[in-house]
Amino acid sequence: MEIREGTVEIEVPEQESEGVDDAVFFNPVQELNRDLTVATLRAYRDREPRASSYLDAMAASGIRGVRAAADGWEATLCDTDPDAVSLCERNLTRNDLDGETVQRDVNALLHEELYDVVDIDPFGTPIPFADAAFANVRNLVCVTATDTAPLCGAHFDSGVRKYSAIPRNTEYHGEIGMRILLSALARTAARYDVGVTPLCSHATNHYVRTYLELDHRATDANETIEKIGYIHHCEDCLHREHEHGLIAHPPETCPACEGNRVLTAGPIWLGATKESAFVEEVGEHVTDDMGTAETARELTATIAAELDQPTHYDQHRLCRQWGVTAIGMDEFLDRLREAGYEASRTHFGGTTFKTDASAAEIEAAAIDDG
Ligand SMILES: C[S@@+](CC[C@H](N)C(=O)[O-])C[C@H]1O[C@@H](n2cnc3c(N)ncnc32)[C@H](O)[C@@H]1O
Ligand SMILES: [Zn+2]
Repeated sequence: MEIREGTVEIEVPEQESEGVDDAVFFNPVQELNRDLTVATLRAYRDREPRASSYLDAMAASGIRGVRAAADGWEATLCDTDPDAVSLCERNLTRNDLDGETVQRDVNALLHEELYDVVDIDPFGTPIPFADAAFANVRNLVCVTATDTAPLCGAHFDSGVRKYSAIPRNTEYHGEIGMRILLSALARTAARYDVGVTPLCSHATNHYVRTYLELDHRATDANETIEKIGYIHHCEDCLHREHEHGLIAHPPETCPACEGNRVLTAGPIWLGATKESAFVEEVGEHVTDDMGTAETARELTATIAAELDQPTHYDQHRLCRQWGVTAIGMDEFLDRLREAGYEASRTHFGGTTFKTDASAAEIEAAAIDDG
């Protein structure tokens, strides 16, 4: 079957809907992820014009690498599966593009060749590829994680094993998953004296995606580690405390309601998950030839406007908690701002928001008591 994505035409295998499938992998639903990848690579080239080589580390059909090559990147498409590598070759040829294909375990390849940008898009967790990527890549590591249940605490033991952190299944699970992933990636990078700056990150129920810029000095790695800490979350009143540092000091009782059902998640990333100006530029590099252009522009605009702090609330969840009726989001956010707090929507859901007000302050500022 042939499909068009962006400016390229790609041969992709028919995917069996059920059972074991030997076909080379292709997921049409990830088009938004790939469109944003192309836009991010364009914005990144403006930021770092010396970056020129792009490794599609788990290429499958090669759709990411081919799209990068069509945009002028020196693309290398790697996969362990020989059928995938043949398909990558055909897809480069079909689009009249140069690009290297490699049948190799990408962990071995990364230790042999130096790339400016690597894109890690595995089945499930990216952790088995993180060491090789941060130890060897020059500028930018792009990562998809599709194991959202371990990341957000729904599969607790698996999350602890994979990410060397305690995740917690809260009502802001998408953000917990994103921050647990960032924490594990940042700590991995730090082992190689590499600091990371998240330029853009987004999450859905099905995956987390992040783009990490690298800096190669031990002091950069120290600054990265300083952005790690813990979230103490009260299951009774939904109050949260954010504590920086590598040692957790969980409160015995909730500072807001004195309840004793306080959960601690971490070590977790407490730093910014994006640079707003960069994300705006990503949005400007979304082009009309992209199938998800409208969604991609909306998503980048929402992410760019998001407050840079952990963790978001959901108005509907709070209203259920307080036994009150929800109101329109614009009015709700206006009430918070009129009371002197910062407030923004988030991309985690239509009724989600971030604010510097605590749960109790939100209740006082934005809820009708009558
Ligand atoms: C989720 S698919 C990649 C999808 C693709 N990036 C896209 O956007 O459509 C994961 C691919 O990783 C390959 N793979 C698994 N382990 C690998 C390894 N150690 N090195 C390189 N490729 C690997 C698999 O053969 C599979 O084709
Ligand atoms: Zn409480």
